[in-house]
Amino acid sequence: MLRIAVPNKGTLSRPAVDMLREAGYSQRVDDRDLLCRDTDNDVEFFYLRPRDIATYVGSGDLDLGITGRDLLVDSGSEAEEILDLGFAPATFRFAAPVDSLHEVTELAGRRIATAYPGVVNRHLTEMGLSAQVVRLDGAVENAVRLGVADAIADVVETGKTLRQAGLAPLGKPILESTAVLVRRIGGPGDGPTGQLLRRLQGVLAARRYVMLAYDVRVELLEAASALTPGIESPTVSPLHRQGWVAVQAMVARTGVHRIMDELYDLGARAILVTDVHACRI
Ligand SMILES: Nc1ncnc2c1ncn2[C@@H]1O[C@H](COP(=O)(O)OP(=O)(O)OP(=O)(O)O)[C@@H](O)[C@H]1O
Ligand SMILES: O=P(O)(O)OC[C@H]1O[C@H](OP(=O)(O)OP(=O)(O)O)[C@H](O)[C@@H]1O
Ligand SMILES: [Mg+2]
Repeated sequence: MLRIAVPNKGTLSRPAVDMLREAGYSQRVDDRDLLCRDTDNDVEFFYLRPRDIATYVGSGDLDLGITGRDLLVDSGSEAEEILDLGFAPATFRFAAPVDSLHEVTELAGRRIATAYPGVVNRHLTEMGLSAQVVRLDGAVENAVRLGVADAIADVVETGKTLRQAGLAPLGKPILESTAVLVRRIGGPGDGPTGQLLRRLQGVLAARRYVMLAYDVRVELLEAASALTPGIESPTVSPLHRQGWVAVQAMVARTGVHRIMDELYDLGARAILVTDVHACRI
């Protein structure tokens, strides 16, 4: 039975559970449940603190896990990312009081507060900078005004928390994070893991694409296909009406209205868009 770690709370929890449900797995119904066995799919889900997930997977005690890329890096465990799940996007970056520090190199010898010491120490080493990392649990934006640190390194989503604390980003982002699926380094990618991967990839594709269908005159088929090449190739079926064909192709959800306008201008008619609920590409 495949054993999978799922965030039990925080930013990653709800979208991770939603994605697993969309992929056809049973999920816990009560937030207090820390285990859910899906016997139909031969999978067990363990609900864990997102910060601990890479540790369980890296040690081989669990087969796979959903966590944040920044949390994976911070853990320093023997786990690797095998699929970008796209949700919970954020950057991880240094910040300092507005008009205090202007270059990342000015962090040398300073105190940097963070809840992600693994990410920060690794980055400082890569840059050849030596600074004192002050490890805090959260609300690190307060550390500077309370005198505990000169700068911080933290997750930035909208940037509102930084601004409200009188801080400004310093230098380029240290990393771009999203939710990721992880396995033990070099672990299997086929068998039950492969099946779970294909299901999650199916959810990502179903969210990203819509199915576009339209009718077009045969002599315009090449021009219309160029607008809707599909993933492999568009499906073309004869229509009862002479000289016309029906075309079906997957297209990216973003930009579908522009393509519909262009198809209409070309002469296509009966242009329909439908959602994809599940797929294996
Ligand atoms: N606005 C955000 N705040 C915090 N984490 C975020 C945000 N947006 C995305 N994330 C990502 O969520 C993960 C952190 O989740 P985690 O549950 O540890 O913290 P949290 O959502 O802030 O919850 P808590 O602070 O209650 O522990 C990281 O991968 C982080 O990049
Ligand atoms: O850029 P923003 O949209 O403002 O979001 C980023 C903020 O959100 C998180 O804090 P959270 O509310 O989780 O509190 P915490 O620091 O106690 O974890 C994170 O640690 C930042 O402080
Ligand atoms: Mg938080």
